[in-house]
Amino acid sequence: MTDQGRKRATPNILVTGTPGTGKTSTCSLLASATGLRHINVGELVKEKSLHDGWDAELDCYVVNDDLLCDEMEDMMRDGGNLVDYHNCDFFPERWFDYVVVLQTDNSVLYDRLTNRGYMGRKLQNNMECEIFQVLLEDAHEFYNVDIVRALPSNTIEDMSNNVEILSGLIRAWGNNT
Ligand SMILES: Nc1ncnc2c1ncn2[C@@H]1O[C@H](COP(=O)(O)OP(=O)(O)OP(=O)(O)O)[C@@H](O)[C@H]1O
Repeated sequence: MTDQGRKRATPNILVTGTPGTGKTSTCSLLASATGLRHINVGELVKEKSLHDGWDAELDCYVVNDDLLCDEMEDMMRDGGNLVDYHNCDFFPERWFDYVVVLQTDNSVLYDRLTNRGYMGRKLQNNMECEIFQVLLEDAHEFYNVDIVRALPSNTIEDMSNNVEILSGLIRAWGNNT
């Protein structure tokens, strides 16, 4: 629901999961299939400098949650967004109508991350994040469990199925308004 208590004409969907589970690939296909806007939060943070500098140890930007949420507030108001990010614990709960957690088997994810050049602590942290299902636990903790969907993302077939499932949810949402 929106801040005014009205149902949005088009839903906002958060697509989250450990890095490498396929959020960006899935959102980009889903955006083409449905016309929803794909917000790649990592890119937005870089583009608009919504961070407090670079963490050399973790090899990533230190995101400034307040600046990021302020930047996104207007974009989220009317719905129709696919938000692609590997974290879900600081966005306002009211922004999202569905929260999708992509999940990948350990050996598949390990290959994807090493192919990208991840190693050492960064590789270990991300593998542990997936093994302990941190994003699914966070999604259940921070959002109503009824709107959370966990979807497997191991193969191209999984990705097509996921785009199909999510396109269906978006269409059904429109029919119910
Ligand atoms: N379901 C899948 N089947 C096969 N390959 C996939 C699948 N999902 C992602 N990949 C591949 O894994 C790699 C990482 O995918 P992608 O960049 O979409 O992940 P991500 O979750 O957005 O990562 P990050 O959080 O780091 O941006 C890409 O090479 C992509 O083609």
